[in-house]
Amino acid sequence: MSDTVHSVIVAIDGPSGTGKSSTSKAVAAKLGLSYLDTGAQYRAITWWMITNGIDVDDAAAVADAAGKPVIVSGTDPSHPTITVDGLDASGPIRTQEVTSKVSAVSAVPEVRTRITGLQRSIAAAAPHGIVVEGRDIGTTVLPDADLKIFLTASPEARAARRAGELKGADVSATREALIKRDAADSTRKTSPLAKADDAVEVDTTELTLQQVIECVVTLVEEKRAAAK
Ligand SMILES: Nc1ncnc2c1ncn2[C@@H]1O[C@H](COP(=O)(O)OP(=O)(O)OP(=O)(O)O)[C@@H](O)[C@H]1O
Ligand SMILES: Nc1ccn([C@H]2C[C@H](O)[C@@H](COP(=O)(O)O)O2)c(=O)n1
Repeated sequence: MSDTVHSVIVAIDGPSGTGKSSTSKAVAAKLGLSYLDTGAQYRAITWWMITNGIDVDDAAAVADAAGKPVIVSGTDPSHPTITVDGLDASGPIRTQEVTSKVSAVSAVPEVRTRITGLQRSIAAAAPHGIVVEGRDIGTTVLPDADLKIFLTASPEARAARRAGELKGADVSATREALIKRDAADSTRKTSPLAKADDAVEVDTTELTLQQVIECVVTLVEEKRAAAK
């Protein structure tokens, strides 16, 4: 037995609006870990394609350009950042246009190879460990993660949460948009949204965000205790 706190890699996956970002940031902050939002990286490359006039439905054009943008993610959970070619992209990547095009861009294998490489190098460099959230972290990016969580919630709960963020948004239209994006992300050929066989599934429909955070913190602490 030793009191050394071991570095820990946590993978958190799941469909849109299940609470991955809110949970991951809070867990990382509480446990002194780094944090990586991999959806932000796919959004960033999508934004670059749009601003550089690439047709996102032309997979060959997207593949040709996939290596060009320089994407840098800051991993402090209390102040996550993302830049593309040195420009702050944190606002532009959240527009409706990027949200509607990100599934097409992220389905292109050359984009996934590029972004997956970036994600692995960020995780390897995290001094005390990291919480990485996305769609394929447990299955593909970090298959040896110490702990894998798969968050779910009913489409109704997810739509209500998202509509609450976007003041005045129609809950029914928000629900349809979430379902459409999840379907695209789950059915693409390369590295689709999926639960890893060894992931712990947490249904957040009836849980508060605080309850989800406590549940994940407990699971991480149990892993750390077992590694001592
Ligand atoms: N358990 C919960 N109960 C109520 N609201 C929640 C819960 N978890 C998250 N939320 C809220 O739901 C919204 C979506 O959460 P969040 O952005 O963390 O989801 P996400 O899974 O990262 O979504 P996306 O994949 O689309 O980025 C936020 O407003 C967040 O505060
Ligand atoms: N590991 C990941 C993370 C994200 N994506 C794609 C699919 C999502 O629709 C999109 C945006 O993610 P969000 O910001 O909503 O979490 O990015 C992916 O393919 N793989």
